[in-house]
Amino acid sequence: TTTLAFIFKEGVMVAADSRASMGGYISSQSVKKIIEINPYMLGTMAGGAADCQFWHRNLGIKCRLHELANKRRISVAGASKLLANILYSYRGMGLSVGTMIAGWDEQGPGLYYVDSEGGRLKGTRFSVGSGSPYAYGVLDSGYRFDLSVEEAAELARRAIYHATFRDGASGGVASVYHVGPNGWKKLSGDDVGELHYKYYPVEPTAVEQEM
Ligand SMILES: CC1=C(C(=O)N[C@H](C)C(=O)N[C@@H](Cc2c[nH]c3ccccc23)C(=O)N[C@@H](CC2CCCCC2)C(=O)[C@H](C)CO)Cc2ccccc21
Repeated sequence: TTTLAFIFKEGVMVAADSRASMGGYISSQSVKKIIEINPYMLGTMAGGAADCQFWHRNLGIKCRLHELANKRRISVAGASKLLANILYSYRGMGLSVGTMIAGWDEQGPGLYYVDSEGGRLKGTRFSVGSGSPYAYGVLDSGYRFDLSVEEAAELARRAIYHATFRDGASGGVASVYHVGPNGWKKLSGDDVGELHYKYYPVEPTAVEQEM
């Protein structure tokens, strides 16, 4: 898996691949790794599929209950704290969850990394999953705070693409979401095979050049 998210001038950009694996077997090329917690908050999933899916659903329920009890949406800090605390309470029992909570609240754009070791980090740029070293290479070299939405989306797309090119556990479709003051919006979903030919256009052969 390769997931990434970064804060920039226009909000938060969030992206992920869609491959699931069981050892060397590719069990799916079309799983959702970006979860819509509410219209202003997204969660990303890496690690054990069942653990990620169960605990993100649990988080969504807790966030909705918080809204009903407090008549206001939960903050990104609050949602990430709920998840970090419940994961910490299962520490050492074998959970495997590496996730980011990205959203927009009264503080503006927010981004937290949370994992099943109980870690919780506020930050402006993260990549999580087996393909993250490759994604960081592209992300760190291209990141600027004042990117436009289009430039930021293209940077996220390229980072996911290059990770799927090198990481056997990443692949399928590169999905890109943008979280702004009015909530999240899915910007694109491209098969990484098609992105390959976008980034490496096939040179016409000598014969074709003749034609
Ligand atoms: C095919 C499939 C699933 C599947 O392949 N499950 C296996 C057992 C699984 O958990 N795979 C993990 C890798 C893994 C296997 N055993 C583990 C034990 C501990 C930790 C990780 C693992 C995976 O693909 N993880 C993805 C993220 C997942 C994908 C599915 C949606 C939720 C996020 C990744 O992190 C990358 C592929 C790198 O592992 C789960 C699922 C849910 C809904 C629809 C399809 C599937």
